[in-house]
Amino acid sequence: MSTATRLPVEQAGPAPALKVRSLRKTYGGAVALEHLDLTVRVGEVHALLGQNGCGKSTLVKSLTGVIGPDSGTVEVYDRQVHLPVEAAHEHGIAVIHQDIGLVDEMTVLENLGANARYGTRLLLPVNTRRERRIYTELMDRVGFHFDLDAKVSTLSPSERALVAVVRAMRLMPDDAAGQLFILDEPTAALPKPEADRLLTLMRTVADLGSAVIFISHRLAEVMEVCDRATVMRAGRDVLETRIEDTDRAEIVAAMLGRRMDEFYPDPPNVTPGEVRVAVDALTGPVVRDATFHVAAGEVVGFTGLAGMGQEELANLLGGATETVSGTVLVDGADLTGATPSRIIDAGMVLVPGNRLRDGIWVAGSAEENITLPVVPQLRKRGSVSNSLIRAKAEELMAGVGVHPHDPERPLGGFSGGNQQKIVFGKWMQLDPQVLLLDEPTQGVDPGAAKDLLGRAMDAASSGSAVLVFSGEHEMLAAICHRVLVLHEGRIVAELSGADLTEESLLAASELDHAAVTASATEGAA
Ligand SMILES: Nc1ncnc2c1ncn2[C@@H]1O[C@H](COP(=O)(O)OP(=O)(O)OP(=O)(O)O)[C@@H](O)[C@H]1O
Repeated sequence: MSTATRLPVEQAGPAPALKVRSLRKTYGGAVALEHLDLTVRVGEVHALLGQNGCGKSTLVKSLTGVIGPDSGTVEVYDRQVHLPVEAAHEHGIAVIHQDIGLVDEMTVLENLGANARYGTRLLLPVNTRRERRIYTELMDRVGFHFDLDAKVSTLSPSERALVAVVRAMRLMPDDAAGQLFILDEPTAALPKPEADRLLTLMRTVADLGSAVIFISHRLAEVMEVCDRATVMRAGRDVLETRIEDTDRAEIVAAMLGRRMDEFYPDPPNVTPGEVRVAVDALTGPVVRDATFHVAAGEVVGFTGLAGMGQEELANLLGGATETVSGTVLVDGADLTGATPSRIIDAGMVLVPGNRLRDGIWVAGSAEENITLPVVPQLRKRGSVSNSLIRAKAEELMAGVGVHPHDPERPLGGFSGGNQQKIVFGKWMQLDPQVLLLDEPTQGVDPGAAKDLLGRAMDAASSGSAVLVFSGEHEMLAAICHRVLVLHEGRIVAELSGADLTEESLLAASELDHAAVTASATEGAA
């Protein structure tokens, strides 16, 4: 079993954990990877960075055998891997995706058991006691523990990721000198404490003598946890650096091919107008007794630790879940318990956070997805016009910078960040009076994030009320006039002006009142 035989870093030899040379992959005629080189060393957390659509997922899919590259070589722990890769876990490669692929209604052990070792053992009954012991040992090694009999639905996001890591470790071959874990945006949309646990987990796994590739658009985390980084642009590696030798500005410049001095737009400098959204004692799933107002021109954030109600509040306001009590007024109209279509007609639009669940139709084309809310209006002589739909799709895709600019491509053929841009463009075209943004920059690169948020700031400048629901404190502190903090479904704090900092948002989320005051004093100094 791998846990007993994996070698510590110093014995694993000088060979890199992963050596990719001159990898090339085309989709049809389009080049996704071109002469790509990547070296990841044993014992390091290595950031793989780049703009949306630069080829990161294509590289990961090439390493795990989901797709076959056209040419190039891959070595894992000094062993040449035949391409296309078959049974990646046998080479010690495991990918931990953002939506981790666990069954909520099963216990942790049942989820893990579904992955019991391959081979003849598949035909034998699973020895539960033995499995329990092995998983307990694995948890000891990574220094995290969870109840093997707990339902997966009760675990926090970082615990779910841990289950996925432990499950992957269990699948690795007995004789692996080390393993290669690829964590593909595991922290996107996680509030800081949860993200921190995952970062610690990655560090531990690397320190135990494996290598970790961390794919992320959250550069603060990259600077905090990674040893080295490779930046890709348009399918090529353009920068390989030790983290201590670089900074965010250099990384972003390599990603985008241009410098970016500020990472976020400023909130509009306008005097708040009339109240657009008036919420009184709103109660629904998780949310308890929420009361607040947002005026025209205001950008107001909502945050909290994982599961504290910010996402649920967005869904409640957007009509995605049922209101139990309380009222919601938009421009004076009572929308309490209204259907999503009535809410949209009244001018309040929710750009959903969970892209795959709520926002898109994967098999539909970019054009079909992005024009969906306005198709009935795109008519010529009484019937829906394909040419008007095409023109509209092209205009909208250009507006949010979707790449490639191919309206006919199924949404599943776009990179994750570009899918998010399409969701954003789809809803922004309605020029909402009230814009509800749930994790708006999830999976979006820093350049595109600034552009998308800039469009929300423009909407606020022209009189919309903008409500942003997110665990990303850095972003909220930069773009919001004020931020409301939720705890167990209730609004427990409001921060604005000099009190509104990344640190004070975290402290308020953790109900650390002393730290909120200290951070506010520093902010004011
Ligand atoms: N199935 C596919 N068919 C055609 N083109 C594809 C397909 N999958 C990806 N591509 C294209 O290959 C390029 C690289 O995409 P990839 O998903 O690897 O980017 P990425 O760096 O992972 O982006 P993101 O940060 O947004 O997740 C993009 O131009 C994308 O549109």
